[in-house]
Amino acid sequence: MSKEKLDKALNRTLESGQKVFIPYIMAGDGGLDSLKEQILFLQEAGVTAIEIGVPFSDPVADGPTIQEAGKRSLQHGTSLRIVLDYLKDLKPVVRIPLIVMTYLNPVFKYGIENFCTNALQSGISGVIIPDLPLEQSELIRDHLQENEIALIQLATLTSSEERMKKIAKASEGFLYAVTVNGITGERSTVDTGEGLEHYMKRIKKHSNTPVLAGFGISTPEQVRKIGAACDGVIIGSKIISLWKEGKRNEIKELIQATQQ
Ligand SMILES: O=P(O)(O)OC[C@@H](O)[C@@H](O)c1c[nH]c2ccccc12
Repeated sequence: MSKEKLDKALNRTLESGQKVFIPYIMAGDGGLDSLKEQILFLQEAGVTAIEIGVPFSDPVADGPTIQEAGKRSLQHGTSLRIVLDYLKDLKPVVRIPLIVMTYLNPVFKYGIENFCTNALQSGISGVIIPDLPLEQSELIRDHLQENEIALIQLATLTSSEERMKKIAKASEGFLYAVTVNGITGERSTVDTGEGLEHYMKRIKKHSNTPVLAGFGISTPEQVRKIGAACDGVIIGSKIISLWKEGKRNEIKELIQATQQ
């Protein structure tokens, strides 16, 4: 049911001729009530789904903006359990699919089986675990499958053809195409030209799911250009900064760039 909710939401957006927009937010940054406020705002603004980050002490793939948001959240005492419990209470008001992005360690601490059952009860449709390599994913895959939660895979610019094929075939919900080499965060120089088109073509060839691009996207212009080469975009750092600065209209402008 929950995985299906994500598949359906993605299809609905794409069939209507729009591109998918998935914002990433850090759970517990500004306290949990801020999480509720952000989810409801983004849902109202028309995003297809939301990626909810769980703060972690060693976030190896995160750039400065997300690291800082994670630190603030940890100061509020946020944990994976607290986030799932909170989302469970929020279920009646959340219509769009939610994806949890967490590192492997908090999942181990939680207990893999318990995590999967509780995630389902909290209405989670998919998970992203960036430090879980495809080769080790059977650790959790069956438990997620039992609970109908999608395990979303990341492909990177440096993935070989062979590896990209494996990752693309294994990904559920959508395939996360990382558009830069390095960590998350805004960049003025995300490739929006031929290089990107070529990369997306390579990925799309192998993928059975929508392909969404993420890492370093921060302007409506980039959203339009990158969105044109794939099925949509994921934006984290810029959303976190704009929310913190109270610039909600600029968040809406980013989202609207996928709707035209
Ligand atoms: O912040 P950016 O550059 O917009 O990138 C998206 C990203 O934040 C989000 O999807 C994410 C946050 N932490 C991650 C770790 C790995 C993969 C993805 C992520």
